[in-house]
Amino acid sequence: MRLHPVAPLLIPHESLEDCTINDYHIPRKSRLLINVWAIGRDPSVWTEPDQFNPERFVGSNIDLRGHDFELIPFGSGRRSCPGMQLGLTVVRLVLAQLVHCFDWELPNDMLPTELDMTEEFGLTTPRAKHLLAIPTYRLHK
Ligand code: HEM
Repeated sequence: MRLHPVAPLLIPHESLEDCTINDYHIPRKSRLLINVWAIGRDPSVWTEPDQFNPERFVGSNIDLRGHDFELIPFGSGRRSCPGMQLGLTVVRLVLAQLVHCFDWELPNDMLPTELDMTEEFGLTTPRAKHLLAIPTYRLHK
């Protein structure tokens, strides 16, 4: 959700009226794009921003539900994602099932550090190259 947000620029918004935020004047009817991809990798906000290190959130109060602007993968405010709870539940459920039911290996003795995590940019950010991984069912009786 931080390094590879689903919607890198959220969804375009339009300002209803003139406003000034942090000395930036935003005229009425401007189209606004929020670059959460860049925010998630901003070195003035995150230490070692390019590292996938989920432990960074242990003991942290950062919440991804739209209150902490350094992490807003679902947007924020009244036009934020109404499917957030469903999305989070499904992602956690699927991931937990995959980890619980299978042992995973990379092909050809590849190391996890060698995975090419390059993304394709668009409305969403899929991987540029498919992830190839070998599952072995581990719950045989
Ligand atoms: C992990 C899963 C999901 C992510 C990361 C995600 C992310 C987002 C983002 C970033 C926006 C734009 C928010 C903004 O511009 O401020 C959005 C809007 C929206 N999402 Fe999701 N979403 C997810 C799942 C879902 C699901 C499961 C549904 C429906 C069942 C859904 C329905 C919508 C709708 C209807 C909007 C438009 C809301 C509006 O414009 O008022 N999303 N989502």
